[in-house]
Amino acid sequence: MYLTTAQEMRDLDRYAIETIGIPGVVLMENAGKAVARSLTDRLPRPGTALVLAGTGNNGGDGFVAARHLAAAGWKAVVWLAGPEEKLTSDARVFFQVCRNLGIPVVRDAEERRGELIRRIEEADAIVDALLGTGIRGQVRPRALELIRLVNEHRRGAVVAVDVPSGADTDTGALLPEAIRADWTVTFAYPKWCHYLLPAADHCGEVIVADIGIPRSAAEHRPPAARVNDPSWWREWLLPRSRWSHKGTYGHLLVVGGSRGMLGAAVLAGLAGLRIGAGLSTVAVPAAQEPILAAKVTDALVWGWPDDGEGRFAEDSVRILPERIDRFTAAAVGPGLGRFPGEGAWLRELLETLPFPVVLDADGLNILAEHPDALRARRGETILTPHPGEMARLAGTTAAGVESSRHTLAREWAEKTGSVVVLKGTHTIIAFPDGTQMVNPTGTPAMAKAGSGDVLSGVIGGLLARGIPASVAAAMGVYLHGLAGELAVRTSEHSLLASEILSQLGAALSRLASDRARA
Ligand SMILES: NC(=O)C1=CN([C@@H]2O[C@H](COP(=O)(O)OP(=O)(O)OC[C@H]3O[C@@H](n4cnc5c(N)ncnc54)[C@H](O)[C@@H]3O)[C@@H](O)[C@H]2O)[C@@H](O)CC1
Ligand SMILES: Nc1ncnc2c1ncn2[C@@H]1O[C@H](COP(=O)(O)OP(=O)(O)O)[C@@H](O)[C@H]1O
Ligand SMILES: [K+]
Repeated sequence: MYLTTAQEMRDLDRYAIETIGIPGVVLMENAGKAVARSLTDRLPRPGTALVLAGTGNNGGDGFVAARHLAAAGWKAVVWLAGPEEKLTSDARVFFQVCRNLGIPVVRDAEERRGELIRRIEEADAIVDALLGTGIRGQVRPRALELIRLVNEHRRGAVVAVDVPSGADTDTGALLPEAIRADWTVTFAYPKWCHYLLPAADHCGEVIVADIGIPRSAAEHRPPAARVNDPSWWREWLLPRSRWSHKGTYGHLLVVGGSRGMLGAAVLAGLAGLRIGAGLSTVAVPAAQEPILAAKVTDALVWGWPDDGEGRFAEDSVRILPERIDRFTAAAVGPGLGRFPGEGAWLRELLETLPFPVVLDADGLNILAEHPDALRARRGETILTPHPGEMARLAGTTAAGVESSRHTLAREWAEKTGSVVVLKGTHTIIAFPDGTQMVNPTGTPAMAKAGSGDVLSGVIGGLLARGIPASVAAAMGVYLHGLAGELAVRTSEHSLLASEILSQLGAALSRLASDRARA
């Protein structure tokens, strides 16, 4: 499924209306009907509905919803937040229909404040059809007042039409306040604000309703972003051939695991195997090797020259050519730590590795101080920063990253030619061609040390299997999130990264059984 900006959605609407010839009022009818339906599905006993309608097409959807609610036995009242003369032509059609049916339409005015508050308090359901994707700039004072009154006085359910009024569709910013909805019904495709904070936190559950915009509209000019669902990459998950052997599935090299951080490299190495790589070698500073060998039975271990302190020696990469031909991909960074000479070390390592690399954790922190380390890469590269690491890379703060997640991820993918996986709730995967994906899987239970190390190993393992970087990133992030969801058996507070690891197989088989059902 695609994910659109306000402009992309306008283009799709226009294509459906002008090129395909579907009348705008048909789309509006379908949109408003879907909103009313979402309400009657959730609240089967009819009550009082207050529809706050603006004068744009978002308001038009509201008039349609009011009519369908009235038909379902609800006592629907429309509160019109602007002069009739400003109604768009499509909205005007359904405004008139409401009038003809005798559905009360109250014109908003400051002196009706008391009445409005009473209606908000008494409503079993409020339909927020004030502002949709057509909002321009900060919300004007009167509309802001309405938004605040709803948030303050509502007692019943609140459904947002398309987007919560007051949210910026493209950035998820509040302008400066938005309706707090229990659910949001959006049309054709989700919008960025359904995934980006703070707006995402105002949407409640997001329902995507088909309003009759044919698929060919998006095929004609595809939006730049997509929701990361398996339909984009499922065909890469082939069953293992009966005639295959471990070499068929590649060999992952994990580089990390300095003193005190061995667990991170182990998680990555095992995750590579769990996701299907044939072999996995964990390369650590030599002093760590005996401990690692005692700890790990499923992966191979390799000690690299040590600096005497349980960290990599500055010139330790020289050992790599001895065995480099064995590997097909690398995950660099889990438990790597910081050490003297790290910049030159990373540059040499990334230059020497001829195959795809996923760079994570302190690998990214070193890169932030030595951006030229990527310059001599020969294979594909995937960067997997969490917001703190992204902040270091971009020279900003974690809060700065969170307020511009998709822009930063896109810029960094374009600038570095790498796939950027910006982690968090709804991880963003940005590709060098400017397109992006937003991930739907995962759980706050995964906000725990070690989760990221499992992800590096998962993506590394998929790369090792010969899956292209863009697919490995999307598939890896999806499966990692799904495994996390499946691993929450008891309390969401208690999940361990090793349990995500154990559920990777369940996540893979869930995909396989979904495919069988499809
Ligand atoms: N044919 C279409 O294009 C369709 C559009 N649909 C609906 O139409 C919406 C988009 O409609 P529009 O483009 O008419 O725009 P909106 O209805 O989202 O917003 C425009 C209205 O908001 C007011 N406004 C804009 N910025 C404001 C601000 N900062 N403060 C206060 N008021 C402000 C404008 O004066 C105008 O009345 C979508 O969100 C969706 O709900 C659906 O009906 C499906 C079909
Ligand atoms: N609230 C959340 N919802 C979904 N996924 C989450 C959430 N919090 C964390 N995650 C996921 O867990 C992983 C955490 O990675 P990271 O911050 O690098 O952890 P660490 O480095 O400690 O292992 C990421 O894949 C992230 O997307
Ligand atoms: K709205």
